[in-house]
Amino acid sequence: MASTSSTSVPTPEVNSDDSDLITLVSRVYRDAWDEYHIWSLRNSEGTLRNPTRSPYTRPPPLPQELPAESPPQPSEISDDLEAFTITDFEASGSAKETWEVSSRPITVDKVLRPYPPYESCTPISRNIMVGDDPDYLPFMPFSDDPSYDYTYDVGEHKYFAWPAPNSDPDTEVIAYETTRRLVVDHRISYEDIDETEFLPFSTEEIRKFHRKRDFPRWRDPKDLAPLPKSPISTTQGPKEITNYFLSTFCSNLNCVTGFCTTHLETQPPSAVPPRIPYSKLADIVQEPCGRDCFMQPISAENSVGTFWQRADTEFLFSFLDYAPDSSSCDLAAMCRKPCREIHKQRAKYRSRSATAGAATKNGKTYRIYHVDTTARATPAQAARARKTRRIVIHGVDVSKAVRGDGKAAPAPNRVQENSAGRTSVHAIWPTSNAIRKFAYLVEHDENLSMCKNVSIQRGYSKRTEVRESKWGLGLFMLESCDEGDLIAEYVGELICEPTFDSRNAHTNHRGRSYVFKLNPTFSVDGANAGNATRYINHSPNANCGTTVCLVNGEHRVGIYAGTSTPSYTPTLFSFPPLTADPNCPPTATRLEKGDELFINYGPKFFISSSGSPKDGPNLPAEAEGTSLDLPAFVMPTYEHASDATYSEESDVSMGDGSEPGEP
Ligand SMILES: C[S@@+](CC[C@H](N)C(=O)[O-])C[C@H]1O[C@@H](n2cnc3c(N)ncnc32)[C@H](O)[C@@H]1O
Repeated sequence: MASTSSTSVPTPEVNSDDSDLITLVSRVYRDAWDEYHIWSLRNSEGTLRNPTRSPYTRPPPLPQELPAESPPQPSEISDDLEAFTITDFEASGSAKETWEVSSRPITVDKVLRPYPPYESCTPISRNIMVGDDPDYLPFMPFSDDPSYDYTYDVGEHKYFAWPAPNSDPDTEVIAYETTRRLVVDHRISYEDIDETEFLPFSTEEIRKFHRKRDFPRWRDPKDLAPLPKSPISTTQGPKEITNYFLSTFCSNLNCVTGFCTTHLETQPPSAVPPRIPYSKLADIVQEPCGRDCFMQPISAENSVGTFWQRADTEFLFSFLDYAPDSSSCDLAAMCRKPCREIHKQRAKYRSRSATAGAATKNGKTYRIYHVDTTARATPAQAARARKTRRIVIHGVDVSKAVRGDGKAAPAPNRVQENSAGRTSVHAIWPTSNAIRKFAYLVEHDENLSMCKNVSIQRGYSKRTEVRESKWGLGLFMLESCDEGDLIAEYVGELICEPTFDSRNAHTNHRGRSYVFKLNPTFSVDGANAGNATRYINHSPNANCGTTVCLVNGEHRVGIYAGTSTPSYTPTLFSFPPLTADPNCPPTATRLEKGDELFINYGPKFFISSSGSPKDGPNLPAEAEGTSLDLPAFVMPTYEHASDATYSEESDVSMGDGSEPGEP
């Protein structure tokens, strides 16, 4: 609801020297502010009026509708049971009909026990970066539990979330709209707006709001392509002129409109390799374009040639750079030259394009060739070809780049004698497609899909359910699965050591820890946000293993079926270590539907009665049945996982013969 206090705009202290700009910024800010609050007031009024709307009245029944069930007769009501009186009212409020309904007894055989209290956990599918705790406490943990000593959190944090210096979200919207108006309507630069220091945020911060709140992006006049200068300077060559005209078309393929003012992405035009071989160009001509068409036999009338200036050739070649498969007849019309001559010049273009491009790598300049790796050279071509040519691959044939077994084949960096007599032939598929094909193979090849990183990346998880187990809740399989299959990723908040320490009292109070040691810097805490894997209990005879995989540069924890998966220790992490139940059930290697999942939490999770962390839950008898009781104080042992082994990155690399990383 709009508050009256928020309708007053802060008045700046105006300095007479720069008052013009400040006056403008202040006026636009005030307008945006007023408009917002008029809207906000109306919106709040509408919301408040909603509950007072007249109640829904049932329309009269349609003729074919069955008559309503007649109320039960008093004889049907048993005297032993409690009865309810039901009254049907008219729309006017007067009682229409009243009858009695007896209650029906339902006997529950099982004793229903109240469920143990559980604090909620935000469901997430990917880890959330938290890092170090902020100074403020977002909410009071266990606020409805009087046995929790909140003074601990008061000491750990500077503020609670409510007095923390947070900006008013309404002000963000108003400042955003003010900046939009100043930039787009008044053409004021961001620097000038910042200099006034009038708005409560810098324009840099304001521009971030659109991403945060998903506002449509506004068009900054600076992003607009310059309008064409007319006439175009004649000192520019045909290539520059063509480039210039091409660049005036929108590069968004759904638009391709000249001087588009809608799309912001602009990309300079890039040359494309030809797809139609020179020898097949005649196939795209339906009818000869005239007497001078290259399809016509040479006669006395068309045998006289024209003079080609350098600019003419350049003009033709510029077209061919961007539209190499154009018909010679069309090009003849554009270049105003006889079609036959155009066709002849194309042969020159082909040999030139084989050597035209250049790329610089490690300080050396390489020529760029389009290489058709499937092309076989004829003996004559092979004889003409130089022994080897260094090439920079633009595109490769996927059948060569991806071997039958799905592994990346090394891309050639030299064209060998006899293997490529033709120097300028097109690539069949661009490299990006080869990678896509590779990903497809990985996905569909059983052996390759065992790659742990890929299964985490693609979320190949199994169906599971959370139910009551011996130690609170547990996770159970809803389908059988084989050894090595990914059950799911263990997700949660990524926290650093100080945050882990500051949450110790919560773990202590809860009696359960959900922290998984990920790497020397981060742990994954599934206590406040996580998925079903946080309910997997501990057993020394675990039927699942955990692996920390490096997926696209991020460490992620996968839980895999079977014991062959190496478990990195410490897996789960608890401070102080908790007490384990010695009676953990034996588990089988293959997981069947209905089986409970277990992982080995590692040596630091549980504690022996002597007060030192112990490997596994081989505890003295008195510990039995006290799994949620807190053990004696133990110094935190936040171990550095320098001894842990992490898997390699799964990024597919093409061309160097390397294989995707296997953990
Ligand atoms: C990651 S949680 C597992 C899910 C937990 N059972 C729940 O209900 O939220 C880890 C906690 O489960 C309990 N737990 C799991 N396995 C146990 C075992 N073998 N013996 C005793 N307690 C266990 C401990 O309280 C431990 O801190």
